[in-house]
Amino acid sequence: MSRQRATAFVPGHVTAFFSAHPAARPAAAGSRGAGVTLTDGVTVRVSAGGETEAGDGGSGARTIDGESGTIGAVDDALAELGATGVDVAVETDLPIGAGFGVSGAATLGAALAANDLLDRGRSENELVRIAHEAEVARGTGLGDVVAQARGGVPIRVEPGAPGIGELDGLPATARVEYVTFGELSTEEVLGGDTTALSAAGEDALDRLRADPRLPTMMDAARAFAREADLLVPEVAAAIDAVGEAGGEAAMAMLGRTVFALGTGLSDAGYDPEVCRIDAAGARLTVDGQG
Ligand SMILES: Nc1ncnc2c1ncn2[C@@H]1O[C@H](COP(=O)(O)OP(=O)(O)OP(=O)(O)O)[C@@H](O)[C@H]1O
Ligand SMILES: CC(C)(CO)[C@@H](O)C(=O)[O-]
Repeated sequence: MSRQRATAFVPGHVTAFFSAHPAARPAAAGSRGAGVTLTDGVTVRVSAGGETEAGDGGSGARTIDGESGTIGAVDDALAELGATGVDVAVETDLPIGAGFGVSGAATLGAALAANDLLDRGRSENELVRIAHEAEVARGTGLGDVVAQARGGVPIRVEPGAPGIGELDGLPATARVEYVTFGELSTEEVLGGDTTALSAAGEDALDRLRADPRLPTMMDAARAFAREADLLVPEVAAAIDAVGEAGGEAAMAMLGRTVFALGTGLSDAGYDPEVCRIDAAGARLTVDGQG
């Protein structure tokens, strides 16, 4: 009897700053920028209901945290793998649409798990490309998937899927705290004029590459949020409060979310969620184990 279920864990990804690089081919489109991947992330369970030769014999059920619901890019990636019939359960403690790249994580997790369950024989780079293309085509992200595949503190040096884009990273680990005040539509921001935003993102990337350290990334992120005109009042107030308490905080792109290093938000009197920088990147897991 073949196995009935495969599970993947994909870290959340908070973008600190970015520039948008659209292209006709989704594999070539993406973003340049930097951010942190998180030990808080998305678990995706893919299962096939019965023992079918074709192997994708679930009922096509889609749930998010136990409720019926779907993420467009997940379905597109599964279609690319000939796996639309599988059941997909997405579980996360992260808020959706608040700058944690949940859609990218769910899509990459579904691709990894479906490939495993149905023995599709795709390589990691191929699965990352499939998830990246699906996410970009849906307009829900540009650089989250490649960053989440890598883990750590990814720097997107050149945009695009594996083989086209280029990644580097900050060799760093840290406790990360975050507070969310609500959603900010990625589709809306990416669908608007991104000229000023991208110019600010390029400046921030130049600064970080000249001094690849976490505090420089946080400072460049604060300048980016101001220059790109993305700051919202609650986020600006929290960033200031952390700074006054001697810490490092910035806004998560794209959400009404503040993330801080160490105990930055706690020290400033907030009651944050706490995790760490994820060391490993997207991976298949044995059920219940990270
Ligand atoms: N409860 C929900 N709230 C928000 N979006 C949802 C929900 N359920 C499903 N979705 C779908 O999930 C996707 C969320 O994509 P979006 O890019 O806004 O969020 P994200 O990936 O979590 O964060 P971000 O891009 O801000 O880092 C959309 O395609 C949306 O239709
Ligand atoms: C566009 C984006 C900020 C949305 O989360 C992210 O995908 C990124 O950094 O490319």
